[in-house]
Amino acid sequence: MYGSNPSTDDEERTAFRKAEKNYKLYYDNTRKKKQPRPVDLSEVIDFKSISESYRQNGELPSGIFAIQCDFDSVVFCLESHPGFYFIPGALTVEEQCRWIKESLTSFPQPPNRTNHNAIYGPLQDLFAAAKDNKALIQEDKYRGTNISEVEIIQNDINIPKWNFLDQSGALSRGATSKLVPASVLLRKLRWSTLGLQFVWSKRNYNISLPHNKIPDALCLLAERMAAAALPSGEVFQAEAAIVNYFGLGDTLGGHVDDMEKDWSKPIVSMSLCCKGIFLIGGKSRDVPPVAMFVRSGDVILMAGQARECFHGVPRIFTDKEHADISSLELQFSDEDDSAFLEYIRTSRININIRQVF
Ligand SMILES: O=C(O)CCC(=O)C(=O)O
Ligand SMILES: [Fe+2]
Repeated sequence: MYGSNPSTDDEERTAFRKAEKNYKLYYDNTRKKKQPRPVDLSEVIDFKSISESYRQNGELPSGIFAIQCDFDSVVFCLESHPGFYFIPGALTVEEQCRWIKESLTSFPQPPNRTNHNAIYGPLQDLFAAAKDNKALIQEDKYRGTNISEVEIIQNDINIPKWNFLDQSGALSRGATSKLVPASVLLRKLRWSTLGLQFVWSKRNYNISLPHNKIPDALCLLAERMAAAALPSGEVFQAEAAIVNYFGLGDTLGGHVDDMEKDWSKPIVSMSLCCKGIFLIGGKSRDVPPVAMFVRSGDVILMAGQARECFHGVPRIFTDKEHADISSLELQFSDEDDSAFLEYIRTSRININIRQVF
């Protein structure tokens, strides 16, 4: 699902795959330098501009309707996709800042798991280590062994087999062959799982894995957003979340999230940092998907029939013209923290929150 998995010929031929290829980042090699291939974005729905003109004159493009809900933002729906909701600018800049920081500092902390667990076991303080220019070095007693993630889970070996050290210290220990800069690992961070742990290899929740409750503030935020997709009186309970991290060129392939029990409960999906393109298709990959921009602060809800639809993210934009993060940049500049600033300028984060049972 993540990155560029080799796909079969059949997948290549589906309408969903065609759309993914259409929006994906490719480079044209000109004589001078690598240039991103131009993409036709004219078919991509832009809920930010739709929201602006809706607020000004009440007009909406055909196929899109609006519903009012408790909070300030307008909620847009697609006639073609019952159960799909788009809330542009649902999060204030302060809220975006808060969840970006949490996504980088606390969400990847053990017992939460990340894509790095399979290779390195649990890693502490990755973001701080990258900021401090540290590198990961394998502990002597594990060097040369290959303990798989399954063994770590089964034997509950919760001791790190790799540690972050200052690069100079690590070098003096003669560990040049097994040295991984934390900044490289931060760039390669693709997901972390909060609350009930979703196990990617089994595509299911393993409720016996150690886990922390989803932070109360995130539960409340998800509950507030989810209300737009639920009958009044029904309350969303955040039990698990997947945080996706995208660098330029990273994609999330078309998939359906079907491991939760009650599909009338929405998935609450928050976008942070750089703008991306989100595709929502149909119940098969043969249905041509609808494309839309997702910006920092936008929230998508997928409930009911939309829960059964293929969706994915074929593209993010990190260039100044398209990334659309100026208010975020301003906020982080005030805080004088260049590590966050550098990350937000080159990345997209998505937090999607689920009620599992
Ligand atoms: O990144 C996104 O906007 C979508 C994430 C998603 O669909 C997922 O993690 O299941
Ligand atoms: Fe998904």
